[in-house]
Amino acid sequence: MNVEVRGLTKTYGPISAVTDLSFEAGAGLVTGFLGPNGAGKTTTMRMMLGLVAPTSGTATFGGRRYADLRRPSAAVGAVLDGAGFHPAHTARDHLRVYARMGRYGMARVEEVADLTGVSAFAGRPTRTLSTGMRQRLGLATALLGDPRVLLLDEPSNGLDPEGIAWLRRFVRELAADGRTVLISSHVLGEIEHMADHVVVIRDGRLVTTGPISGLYGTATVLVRAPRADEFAARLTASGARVERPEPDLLRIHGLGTAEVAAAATSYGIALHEITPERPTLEQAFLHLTGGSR
Ligand SMILES: Nc1ncnc2c1ncn2[C@@H]1O[C@H](COP(=O)(O)OP(=O)(O)OP(=O)(O)O)[C@@H](O)[C@H]1O
Repeated sequence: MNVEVRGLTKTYGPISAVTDLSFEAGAGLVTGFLGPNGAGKTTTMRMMLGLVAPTSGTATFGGRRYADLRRPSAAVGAVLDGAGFHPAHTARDHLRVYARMGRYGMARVEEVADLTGVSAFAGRPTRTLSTGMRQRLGLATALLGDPRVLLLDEPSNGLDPEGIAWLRRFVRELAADGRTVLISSHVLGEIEHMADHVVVIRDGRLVTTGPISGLYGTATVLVRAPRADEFAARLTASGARVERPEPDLLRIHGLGTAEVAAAATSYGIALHEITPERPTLEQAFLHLTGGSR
């Protein structure tokens, strides 16, 4: 089931939380929804679920708005911040209440509890649960209706490294089964190994969208050479772009390490160091979202 967001806009008085935002999330893919704090991720997800009325624009699931879906909780599962657990209910009670509301049957409660690791603390009152346990309980609740679409708002929050590794595998499996997963984060590293596509927003506006690999900048090669002058001149003459951060250090754009080494050999120039440089995904992300409030 494809998710389409078209021209979503939300203003709160003078504050523009989200402005003319459009993107798609496809079935069988994990789409990372990225942006710094306050970028508008939660507001967007709330609008998608009909919890906040958009000022304008639409969000549809398989062509229908959330409110028009026949059984919304069986089509779209969501884990948003502050999932509202009754403090005195145990985790299992919580799942049972939601299973009853959705008419999913008690066997499904045990299934989702097992799937998400909630079984390990199912008998504990929700007020005693850690943030990571709450995340798992929220996920279990969202999965009760076996939905085709999952909207997860910052699901890594409060998870320990083991929990994050588990979440990564879990989310990948959900997508491998053909589900559509939209997962928000303000830290690119968290979803780097989970997401196929990314939607990056800043100040409520789309910055970029596409395959995650597209976020990487182009690679460069750093070389240290005693005859840097001559090497730079030769490379420039052959059409490469060359920077010279230090007298004996060159940064070469547009050639790989093998090509740079071959060029040096053919010109009879000794190289003392040759290092491929690639901006990390985090650097690329900071670059894209820099200059936000
Ligand atoms: N009910 C509201 N009234 C006024 N302003 C709001 C309201 N809800 C959100 N905002 C503002 O809209 C902007 C976007 O907030 P939102 O919570 O959607 O961002 P976010 O990307 O989810 O941030 P975070 O990563 O911190 O959760 C912020 O400037 C926020 O202060």
